[in-house]
Amino acid sequence: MSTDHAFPPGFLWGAATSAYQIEGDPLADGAGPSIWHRFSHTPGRVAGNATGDLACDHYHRAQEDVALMANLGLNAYRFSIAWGRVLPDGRGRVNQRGLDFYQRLVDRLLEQDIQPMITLYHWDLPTALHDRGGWLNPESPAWFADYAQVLFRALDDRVAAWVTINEPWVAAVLGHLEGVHAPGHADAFEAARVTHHLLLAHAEACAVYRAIGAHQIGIALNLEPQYPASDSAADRAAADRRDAFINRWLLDPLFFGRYPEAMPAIFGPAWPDFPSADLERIRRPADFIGVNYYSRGWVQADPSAWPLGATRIQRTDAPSTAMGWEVYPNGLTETLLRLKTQYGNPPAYITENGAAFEDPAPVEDRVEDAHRVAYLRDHITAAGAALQEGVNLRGYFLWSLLDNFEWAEGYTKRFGLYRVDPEEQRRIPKASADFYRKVIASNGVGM
Ligand SMILES: CO[C@H](O)c1c[n+]2c([nH]1)[C@H](O)[C@@H](O)[C@H](O)[C@H]2CO
Repeated sequence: MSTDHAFPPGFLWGAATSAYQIEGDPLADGAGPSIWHRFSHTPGRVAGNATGDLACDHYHRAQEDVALMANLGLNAYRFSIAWGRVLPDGRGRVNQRGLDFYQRLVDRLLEQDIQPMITLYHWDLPTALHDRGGWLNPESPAWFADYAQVLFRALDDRVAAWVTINEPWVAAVLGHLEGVHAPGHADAFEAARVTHHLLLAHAEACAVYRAIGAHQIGIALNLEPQYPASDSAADRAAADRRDAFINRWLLDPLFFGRYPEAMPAIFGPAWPDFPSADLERIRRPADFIGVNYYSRGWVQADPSAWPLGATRIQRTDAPSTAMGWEVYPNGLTETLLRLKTQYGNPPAYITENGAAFEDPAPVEDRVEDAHRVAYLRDHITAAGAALQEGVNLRGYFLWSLLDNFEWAEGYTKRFGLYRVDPEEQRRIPKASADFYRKVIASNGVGM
């Protein structure tokens, strides 16, 4: 097998970001606050009590950042829209100045032949809707569909692909079960219903798009292959449960119109009896699947670990990133192949892949991030290997363009191709930016 993974002509080479993580100035020009604005301003919730008030100041530096993207040679850029900038109350009144920011951004990208891929929801629900029950409210799918329609009508003439929701699993589990993300709830009876409403919201937005849209729409899932820490029956069963909990909980309803049988056992009484009509509506309304891949799970049975009776353990004999995630490129190939062999080989994009490392300090305005270069080389090679096995892969979006607000970790974890320190707001290139520029120019990873 050739080691120089040339990718097909027209393959998308992008970078990915999200609104709350890079824009800053979240209440500018009439915008309404989000649950992440409220959460990050709650002392003790985010490392260093950091907030997205400044972040990468992208709201005021978008033109400079689009120039960086053009200099990299990106042919695509994935970003999210802050719901509260467009609909400050979450519903009804459109804030034209907020919408204008995104109109200008899209036009600037197109001027540089960079295709926009827009994520409608990357976790920043308007507080006005959260205060009406948020994603627990059965009306939330309709709220989302109305918001999506405003954006489709305003931008679909210039947008190649839409992602409805980024990682419903993270929004539901970290935000409503573990309480470590906004809105900070830790309630076993919330996660299953929030996930269900997020999937219904995805389906309702797709239905609206079918009526008025002209391009592609999909969803982005965090997919993490699970491996047993030993060959014991207990560890193998634990890995299967964690696979259902992280991967199949979302994949199966989207592709098969049913939740995995393991879910009621995992959640017990916290698992509602969802109407089959809902599941039919959720099934197969999208044009592509977005894969956010970072690492794999190395799983050990642990009866004390609710709700799975399984824990992801840190391997001491394998390299890991600053997030404590094992570096395992083969997991990307295996995840993509699974979509081919088990889910009908749908059109797919790698909508996120990247790594945080303890980058060295800049020297003469450059950061030598050799670890990140190696991570990206190995994972882009792994993506190429999946393509050679016939996976229907259409593009790769690197997480992330800029060091940014890493949710509960604040600014302590750096994923960017460009170093950004909020107090300075310079974009300092890293060696990984030069590496990615070469990958794009050669449409593949030369060994
Ligand atoms: C297990 O990682 C998840 O798939 C994941 C990792 N990440 C994400 N999801 C989010 O989509 C981004 O907003 C994060 O900044 C990024 C880096 O942490």
